[in-house]
Amino acid sequence: MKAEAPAPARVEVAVGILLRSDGAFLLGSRPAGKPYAGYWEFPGGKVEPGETVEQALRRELLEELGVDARQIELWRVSEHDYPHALVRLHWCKVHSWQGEFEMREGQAVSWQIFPLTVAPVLPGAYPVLDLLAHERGTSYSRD
Ligand SMILES: Nc1nc2c([nH]c(=O)n2[C@H]2C[C@H](O)[C@@H](COP(=O)(O)OP(=O)(O)OP(=O)(O)O)O2)c(=O)[nH]1
Repeated sequence: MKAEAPAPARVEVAVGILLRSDGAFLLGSRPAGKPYAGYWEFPGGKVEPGETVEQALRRELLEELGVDARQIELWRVSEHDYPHALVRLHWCKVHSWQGEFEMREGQAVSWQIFPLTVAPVLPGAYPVLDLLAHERGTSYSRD
């Protein structure tokens, strides 16, 4: 009998969809030195051992943007297989936060509605952009 190949390890990632009251959401550009540098993404990062998704997201939002997330809604989970990693993305809607935005990694950020005015976006974010667009009665174009 052939031994089964072990399931590939997934990297757990907490991702925040920061929603402003006018419906705009925040995207940031990936800092130099990371895979896909310069691509646009939702703020977030890897879940560290012992952390919940919410804890990881609060930490990442403080580290990257200087804001303290208050109302976090676990919304969807998706996976994306990159050449550098198989990631499981835990998408959270963030409805409120405290503090002033401070781009602590020197990244560019932009509040967006559809159609997006920034590109390219990380391919792992396409499904959730499709869902968000669908919720708003529109569609997400990758061009
Ligand atoms: N933050 C974020 N990550 C995303 C999105 N879409 C997507 O596929 N990813 C993937 C890219 C990366 O493989 C992974 C996030 O890991 P990362 O390297 O940015 O996380 P990190 O900030 O903890 O990085 P580091 O500590 O290792 O420098 O999730 C997205 O919209 N936002």
